[in-house]
Order: sequence, then C-alpha cells, then structure tokens
Amino acid sequence: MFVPGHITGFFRIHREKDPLRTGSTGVGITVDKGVTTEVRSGEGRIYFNDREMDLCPTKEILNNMGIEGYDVIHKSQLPLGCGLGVSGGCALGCAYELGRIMDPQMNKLELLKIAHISEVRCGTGLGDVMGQYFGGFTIRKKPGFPPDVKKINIKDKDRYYIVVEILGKRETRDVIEDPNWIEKINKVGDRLLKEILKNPTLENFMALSYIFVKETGLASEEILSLCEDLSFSRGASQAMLGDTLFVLCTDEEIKDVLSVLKNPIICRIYEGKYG
Ligand SMILES: Nc1ncnc2c1ncn2[C@@H]1O[C@H](COP(=O)(O)OP(=O)(O)O)[C@@H](O)[C@H]1O
Ligand SMILES: CC(C)(COP(=O)(O)O)[C@@H](O)C(=O)O
Repeated sequence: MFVPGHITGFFRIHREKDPLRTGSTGVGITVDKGVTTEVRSGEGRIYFNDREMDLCPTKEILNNMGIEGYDVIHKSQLPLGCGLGVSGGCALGCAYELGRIMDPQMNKLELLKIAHISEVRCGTGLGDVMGQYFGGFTIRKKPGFPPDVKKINIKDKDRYYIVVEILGKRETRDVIEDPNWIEKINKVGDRLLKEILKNPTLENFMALSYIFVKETGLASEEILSLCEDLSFSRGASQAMLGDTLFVLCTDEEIKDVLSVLKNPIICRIYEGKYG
C-alpha cells in the first residue's frame, strides 16, 4: 500500500492523557512521493529500504495488533527523519496491511486510530497520519480523534510543483516533547491557524508557514536564506519538523527554482483519500 509524504507547514501541539485526543492542529499537504508498505510471512522483522530497522511506530503497531508471523517491508522514496511524514506513512501503511490480514472488513478509521496512537507513543508525529488519511491540502481544526479536518479544494492542482531539498535530519521527538519548543510553537501556531481559515489558499499557506518557522526559531539560517533566494516562487519555507526546504511553484518558475537548489526532489500534489 502507498501512503504519500506529508509536509506540515505549521502546527500547534495538543497533549492529553489519552493518546487518541493527543495530536496537532495545523496545516499540511501530501505529495506524490511517499512510502509503500507490504507484509509477508516472517518473524516480526521490519525493513526500511532493504535495511532491517527497529522502527518505533511500525514496532508499536505489530505489538498492539498482536499479529505474529509477519515481516513488514517499507520502501520509501523520501528520507526518514526529514519532516516529510515518512514515519507516519510507515505507520499508516503497516496498520492497513496488517488490518487487511486480520479483518478485510475492518473499519479504516480504526486503522487510522492504531497508526495515530503509534506515532504519538513513539514521539514521531502528532498529525501526519490525519493529513495522509484525508490527502491533499488539509487544515486540521481539532487534534486527534474524532478527526475534524477541512480538505481545501485546489483549483488547477496539476499546475503546481512542490520541490523539496533536504539539508539534514531532525528527530521530531526532540521538539514536540521539549517544553520550550512547545510554548513557542503553540503561541504562534494558534494565531496562524486563525489566519489560514480566513484565506485558505496554497500561497497563503506558504506565507504563513514561513512566518511560523521564522517566529518560532525553528528555521535554520541556511533555509531562511534559501527562502529569500526563492522569493520569485509561489512560496518557500521549512518542512516541519525537519531541516528541509519546500518550495511551491508552477511551470513558469520551476526552471529557476531548480537552478537555486543542489539536490531537489520534485513532487506534485497528491490528493488520494484512504477513508
Ligand atoms: N536507523 C534507524 N533505526 C531505527 N530507528 C530509526 C533509524 N533512523 C531513524 N529512526 C527513527 O525513525 C523515526 C523518524 O521519525 P520522524 O523524525 O518523525 O521522521 P519523519 O519526519 O520522516 O516522519 C524516529 O523515531 C527515529 O528515531
Ligand atoms: C509536524 C509534526 C509534529 C511532525 O512531522 P514529521 O517530522 O514529518 O514526523 C506532524 O506530525 C504534525 O503534527 O503536523
């Protein structure tokens, strides 16, 4: 099963005792590169791009679903740990593939719950799997379950590219479990969520994401400088939570965008929905 990469532009952290009510509000978008997961008979091993890996969310799901005798194989077009929702993609793909074995009639929202809880417990995500489940350009208005996600229709979706440049890795857990970061993120995130609801366009999403990464201090100097160099595009910012630049552009700007970057990953917007 394929699960698209997900880029969060800005978010707000909500922590409750119940992992189902824990999550994030915020805004993100899914891209046409992501993670494909399959399961096959085995001894509960996890593979990520052909390397055996003790990947927390996948391990959490294998334990929770109590299924033995299967290996989980993830093949990702995007790097892990770079703010592209790869951990969420692995979690959702694993839940779906194991759920299919356990009970093909299993309600897809139940599988989403399993994936969400595994991300929250591992500290690898708060809202990615919601964005990946609904697909496209989504505003998460409430954290966790029951989902309250507004999917924004994108006019002429196929005009746009989302170009990604990885500058490094960042452990999501180091930020979303740090009280100092939580305070900064929530102060700015709350304000910007109100802004996007007034004007839910892709260009405004990019502009608000840039404000978010700048005001929270999450943005690296290198990425801020690249964003300035890319001011001719439809918007540039840092993918949360990674050391990753993402740029929105169309055919008119793509050539100039690529001339600024060293190792660009060219994506399109992906709108598939799983529910
Ligand atoms: N080689 C590895 N072996 C086991 N776990 C890894 C390895 N590399 C990364 N991880 C784990 O993968 C998870 C990545 O989660 P996250 O930072 O949210 O990634 P993403 O931004 O791609 O969703 C973290 O728990 C990290 O510790
Ligand atoms: C931004 C983040 C908290 C982490 O995203 P990633 O680094 O891609 O796991 C995401 O889960 C979200 O809630 O929007």
